Amino acid sequence: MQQASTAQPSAARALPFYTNGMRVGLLGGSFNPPHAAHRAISQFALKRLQLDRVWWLLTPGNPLKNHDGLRALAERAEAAQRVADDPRIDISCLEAVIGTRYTIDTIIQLRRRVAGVHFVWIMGADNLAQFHRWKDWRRIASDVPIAVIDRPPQSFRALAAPAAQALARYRLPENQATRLADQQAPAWVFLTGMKSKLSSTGLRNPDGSWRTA
Ligand SMILES: Nc1ncnc2c1ncn2[C@@H]1O[C@H](COP(=O)(O)OP(=O)(O)OP(=O)(O)O)[C@@H](O)[C@H]1O
Ligand SMILES: O=C(O)c1ccc[n+]([C@@H]2O[C@H](COP(=O)([O-])O)[C@@H](O)[C@H]2O)c1
Repeated sequence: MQQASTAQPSAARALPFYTNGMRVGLLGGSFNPPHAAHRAISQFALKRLQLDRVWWLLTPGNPLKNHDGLRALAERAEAAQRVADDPRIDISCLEAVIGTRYTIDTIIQLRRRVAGVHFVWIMGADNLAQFHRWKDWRRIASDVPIAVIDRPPQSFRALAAPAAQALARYRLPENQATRLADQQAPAWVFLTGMKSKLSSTGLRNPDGSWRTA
C-alpha cells in the first residue's frame, strides 16, 4: 500500500482564522480530487445552518480507505484552494500537522486548541451509512452536532443504517437546521434539497490523473 505524503502545503493553515462565538462547519475529507460538489455542499451548509465558515479538513488518509492512488496532501490542498473559491471556506491540513487520523482524535485536539467556537461536523449521506464503523462514533456524536447532506443514491441506506437508527431520537427536523450549531450534542440533521452525484471516484482516471468538475 502506498503511503501518502504528509508534507504540509504553505497555502493551507493548520488552524484557520476564527473568533469567539463563530459557527464553523468541519468538512473532513480525502479531496482526491476536490470537486464542485464539495464547494456546493459547503455553501449549502453555510446557508442552511447559518454558519460563518466551513473548514475543509484534508485527511492524511481515511482510516477506512485504501490509500493507493491518494495524491500527496500538498497537491490536494493546492487543488482544494482553487476549487473552494469562497472566502468563507478555509483549507486546513490540521490532521497532518497534529498527527491525527481518526475523527474523534481530531475533535478532541480541536477542542483543546480552540475555545468559544460552535463546531458542526458535516458529512455526505455515504458517510452516515458507514458511520458505525468509525472509531468511537458514539462519542463523536456526543461531542459535536452533525449535519448530513443527502447524496443520491445513498439516502435510504444512510437513514436505515445503524448510526442513524441509534441516534434517531437526537435528529432535528430539517426546518430547525439553523439551531444545530447551538445545540448540545448529540444532535444531527439530515439536509435534503441539494442532490449531486459528483464524486472524486468519478473524476479519477485509471492512470491517476484527475479530471476537473
Ligand atoms: N456529491 C456529494 N454530495 C454530498 N456529499 C458529498 C458529495 N461529494 C462528497 N461529499 C462529502 O464530502 C466529504 C468529503 O468527500 P470526499 O473527499 O471523500 O469526496 P468523494 O467524492 O466522496 O470521494 P470518493 O469518490 O473518492 O469516495 C464526505 O463527507 C462526502 O460524503
Ligand atoms: O475516524 C474514523 O474512524 C473515520 C473513518 C472514516 C472516515 N473518517 C473521516 O471521514 C471524513 C470523510 O472521509 P472521505 O475519505 O469519505 O472523504 C474524513 O475526515 C475521514 O478522516 C473517519
